[in-house]
Amino acid sequence: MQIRRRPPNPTVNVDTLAYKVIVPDEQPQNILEEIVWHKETEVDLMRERLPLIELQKKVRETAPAKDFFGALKTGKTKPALIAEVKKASPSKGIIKEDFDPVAIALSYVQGGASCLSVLTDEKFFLGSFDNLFLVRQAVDLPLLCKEFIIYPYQIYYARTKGADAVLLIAAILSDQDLSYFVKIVKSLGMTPLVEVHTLEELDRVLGISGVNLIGINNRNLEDFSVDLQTTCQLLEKRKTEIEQKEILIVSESGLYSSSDLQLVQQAGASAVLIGESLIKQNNPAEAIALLFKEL
Ligand SMILES: O=C(O)c1ccccc1NCC(=O)[C@H](O)[C@H](O)COP(=O)(O)O
Repeated sequence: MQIRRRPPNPTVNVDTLAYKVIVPDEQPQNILEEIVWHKETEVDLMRERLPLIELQKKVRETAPAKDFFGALKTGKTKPALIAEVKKASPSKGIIKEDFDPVAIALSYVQGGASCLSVLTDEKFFLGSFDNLFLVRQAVDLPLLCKEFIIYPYQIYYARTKGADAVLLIAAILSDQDLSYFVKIVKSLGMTPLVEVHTLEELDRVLGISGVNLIGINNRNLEDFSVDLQTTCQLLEKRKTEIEQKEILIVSESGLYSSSDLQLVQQAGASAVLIGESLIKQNNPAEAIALLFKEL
């Protein structure tokens, strides 16, 4: 997928030449573009409220990051679970009306999740960095900040709110930015989870050094269709290279049943990222037990 970017705020140093930059009054072509264009404005406001230099000072005062990658490596017989705290999404609207992020996170811990993912995007997912911080206060598991990261500022911000890992989406970042962001994430002691959806994106990411955790999103973010064969087909094509590089694969989105988990595990996924199918249940801990029982 080719994402077009708007011209950034002139004070921001970003590699815009690697993106096709469009004039501000054009309409976004898909949801990812819409989210990214809104993010530009959002991050400008965040910088105005808290300049980068002060944010970096806060980072130095934050407790060290937990080992997100290490927590996933333990999954040998069953895939490790990254359970997602998610109130709403562009594809499904509101998923959980009476949404209590901390109660959900505690239930995920009780159910045996290895790590948690917390949506922080406010406009499209009704998430927040406050939710991330609240969950950080309540649980000890490593946390992924599920955000649409287009500037290093957001990586530092996520760290101050307790994130141990951040999502980097290949479809919205140039190779140069991906490589730079991976280095920043690691310099803060965090894990980068680099997300792909196509073979082209996977090949780009396999060429970037320092990547050891790749998420294969089964959801096409242009039309929201979900196909678990995305994980299977990409792994079938690049399994040898992935194994040689000792990269762990997370299968993301659209996982609802034990047979879904079996399918992606047999294809070579070491972990799964699940949101909707757990969030919708009254007792997420029981839902996890049921999902993993037959594995
Ligand atoms: O979920 C969406 O509708 C969506 C739309 C646009 C960009 C990203 C989107 N989802 C992010 C995710 O990766 C999922 O929240 C995550 O993989 C969990 O998926 P699910 O188990 O299907 O809730």
